[in-house]
Amino acid sequence: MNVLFIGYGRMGGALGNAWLQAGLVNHLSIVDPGLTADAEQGRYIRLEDVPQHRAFDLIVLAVKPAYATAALAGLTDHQCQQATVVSVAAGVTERTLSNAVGQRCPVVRAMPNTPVLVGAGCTGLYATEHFDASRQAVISRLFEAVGAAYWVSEEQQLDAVTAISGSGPAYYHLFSEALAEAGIKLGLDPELARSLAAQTAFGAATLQHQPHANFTDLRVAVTSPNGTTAAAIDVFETQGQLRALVEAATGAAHRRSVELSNES
Ligand SMILES: NC(=O)C1=CN([C@@H]2O[C@H](COP(=O)(O)OP(=O)(O)OC[C@H]3O[C@@H](n4cnc5c(N)ncnc54)[C@H](O)[C@@H]3O)[C@@H](O)[C@H]2O)C=CC1
Ligand SMILES: O=C(O)[C@@H]1CCC=N1
Repeated sequence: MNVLFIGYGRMGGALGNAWLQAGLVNHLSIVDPGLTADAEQGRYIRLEDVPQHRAFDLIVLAVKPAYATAALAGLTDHQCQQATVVSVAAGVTERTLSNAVGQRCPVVRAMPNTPVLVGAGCTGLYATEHFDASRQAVISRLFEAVGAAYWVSEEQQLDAVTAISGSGPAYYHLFSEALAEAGIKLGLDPELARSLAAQTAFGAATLQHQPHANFTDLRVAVTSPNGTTAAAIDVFETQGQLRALVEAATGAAHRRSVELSNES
């Protein structure tokens, strides 16, 4: 598969490197003004530098949302005639992106997350109902190579996917930061506190990932009546109103995603 990346930062780079390593992509071209030009390696600063008659099977748009439409504007007919465009830009709608490519090729929206870096990503995918089934299978295979992939039937659902799994790794990292800091305050060495937080997150996530895992049962299994966990959970639930806080935080992320869609 012949792939062009427009934007090769954290998300673009993670996807491109993973697909190359998995052998899913034979030839990668990259446009990114942040790179050093090396046309031999298929790396270009500007879209205008990419050979105009080269055809791509896949064009991945991985720039910040504000630059998304402008970044697609210079594609030639040859470059997009057989391509599927996959955009990971948060909140930039399928209609906006289709207009930006002059309706010359189909557009898929993807909302991955940073664990794609370690093959444990979670990606929400959306295409219109007219999208070709064989192309859909190809896109599924690409994102399943870097974790789990789920198609949503309504584009608006991607705003919720963004709020839960797109931004979600940052929530868990924030919790780990807080847990490690609390460990230090309780007298642990910083390195040990960090290791305890990371290994506990890994273990809890692995348990949650078991077939038929039930989050409530897993929590209850740790929580002895009147024990240490119960003391902590009481603070999270009663004093901290954790569930209301999570609802408010994800609501804010969701609203921001909707705002970006309206701005695009
Ligand atoms: N980082 C994350 O966790 C996630 C990010 N996304 C989306 O991925 C997109 C990229 O985000 P990151 O990779 O985190 O940002 P980033 O800043 O690491 O990468 C963006 C890249 O785009 C390049 N760029 C800027 N203008 C360009 C242009 N006109 N043509 C080509 N390249 C250009 C920049 O030099 C940079 O390397 C955003 O739209 C974001 O919404 C989606 C899901 C998760
Ligand atoms: O924060 C953001 O806007 C992007 C989208 C999801 C994760 N990072």
